[in-house]
Amino acid sequence: MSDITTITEDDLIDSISDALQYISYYHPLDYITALGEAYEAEQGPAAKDAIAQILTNSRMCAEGHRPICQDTGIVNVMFKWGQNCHLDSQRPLQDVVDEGVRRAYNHPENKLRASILADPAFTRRNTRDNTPSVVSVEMVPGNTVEIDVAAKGGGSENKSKFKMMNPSDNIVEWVLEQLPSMGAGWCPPGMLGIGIGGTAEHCMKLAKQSLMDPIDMGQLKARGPQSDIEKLRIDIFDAVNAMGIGAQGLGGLSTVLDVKILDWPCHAAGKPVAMIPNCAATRHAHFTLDGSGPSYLPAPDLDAWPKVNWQPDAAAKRVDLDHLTPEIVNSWEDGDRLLLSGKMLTGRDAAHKRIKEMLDKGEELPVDFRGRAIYYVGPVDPVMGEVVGPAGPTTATRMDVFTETMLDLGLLAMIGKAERGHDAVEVIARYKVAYLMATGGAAYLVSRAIKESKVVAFEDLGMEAIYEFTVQDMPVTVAVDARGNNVHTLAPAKWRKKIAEEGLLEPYLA
Ligand SMILES: O=C(O)C[C@H](O)C(=O)O
Repeated sequence: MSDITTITEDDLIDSISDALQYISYYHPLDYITALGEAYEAEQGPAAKDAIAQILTNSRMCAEGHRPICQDTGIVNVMFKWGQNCHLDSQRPLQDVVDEGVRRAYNHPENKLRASILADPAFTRRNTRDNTPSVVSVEMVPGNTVEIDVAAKGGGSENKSKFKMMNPSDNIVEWVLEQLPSMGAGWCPPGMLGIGIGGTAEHCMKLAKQSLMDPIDMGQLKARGPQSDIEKLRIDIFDAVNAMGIGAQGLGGLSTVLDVKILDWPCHAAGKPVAMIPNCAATRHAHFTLDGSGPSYLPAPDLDAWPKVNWQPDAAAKRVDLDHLTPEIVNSWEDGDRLLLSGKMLTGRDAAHKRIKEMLDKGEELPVDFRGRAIYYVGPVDPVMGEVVGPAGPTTATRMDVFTETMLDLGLLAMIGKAERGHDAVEVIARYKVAYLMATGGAAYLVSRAIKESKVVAFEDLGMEAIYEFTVQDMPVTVAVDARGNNVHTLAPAKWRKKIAEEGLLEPYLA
């Protein structure tokens, strides 16, 4: 039995906890390099500004050891467990992994956001420590345990797709059909992970697993495809970028930085295909345990970060939220850059649901929304003297069903990320209010604009409580103006046409 490797419980817990802390503030270098190249190549001004914010935020997080995004994800741990390895523990593997998650998310110097809700169909109670994680194990020959740890953001996971295709169906066509319905809530530019084959559940796993591979589309294009799968990756990559969606859906050249594919044999009757996007926060790490102790990932060289230092647009309009009027809101035009100062309320999914339920029961609301702006956000808790932790926007589209109810309460502006649905845009125009967009994936940068923060209602909802933030020069873009002009439909259409007519992607993709 001398060739059995013993993995101690402590080694596994420490390694998982270390990896989760690490990926909360260090982007993978392959992503940062690819995003830096996308920044250089980008011609869409709004998309370029968004990429600059993401890159600047990334460096700030790497230096400050605070999360890249307020959504610090749901933890996925994927084991390739060597068959000669023994876990020295009396607890189930799930419990051991979850102990690592608990420690990482409650780290006193870099507390991460607890986003996991138990009883998802009914009471949706926050478990407060981000457990449980999603664990998968594959037994393989060998004396080591290979571990992929990922913390997957909710916005990108929400846009996952699956189809049991007929054997003759075209995969590229299916991907292109899905992209418009995915909008910008998955925070492009990111990656698409695609699984082909297996069974329904295995196909989804392949898609998720494929996202663990480093970005290498540049190298692949340079050497040319050597298999059908590599050719398919390139075909999908080119076709998706030609859609002009761009960073944050603002119209531009970079929607995806890579497309990954894993396949598995499948039944003759079908062709399962799954697609899972990875957002701009793209948190994942890989390490190996060989019984010699825990794995601690080495800090990356910060000189590898592109030298991009985002600054607010000098032409941005300054807005005093404490004296906001319908006339001021009406004067904004789609695409305007604003710097917001003054007091704003926050609220996201759970708060909106509760407000609606209270109104339906005729109960008095704890907050007066008249003349106010609401920011769709669930911030990270502050540490070490911070006012608030990273606090970037959540996907506004999920709040569409509550928009008319909220506007009836007298709101003048909403701030979030990604597009609003057709009906919500119609309501925004009817009430002559505005939807403003902050950059998803720039949460630490955005939080620097927040000077005071206090919970004003629904404290039991944790990060989903209603806060009042006092902000100074918070950067946003007018995404839907009071006339219903919508950046998220106008800009990608314009860039799709430009890309096709002017061959804009050819030099970049060659
Ligand atoms: O939960 C969040 O804060 C954001 C979410 O990941 C989203 O992208 O909508």
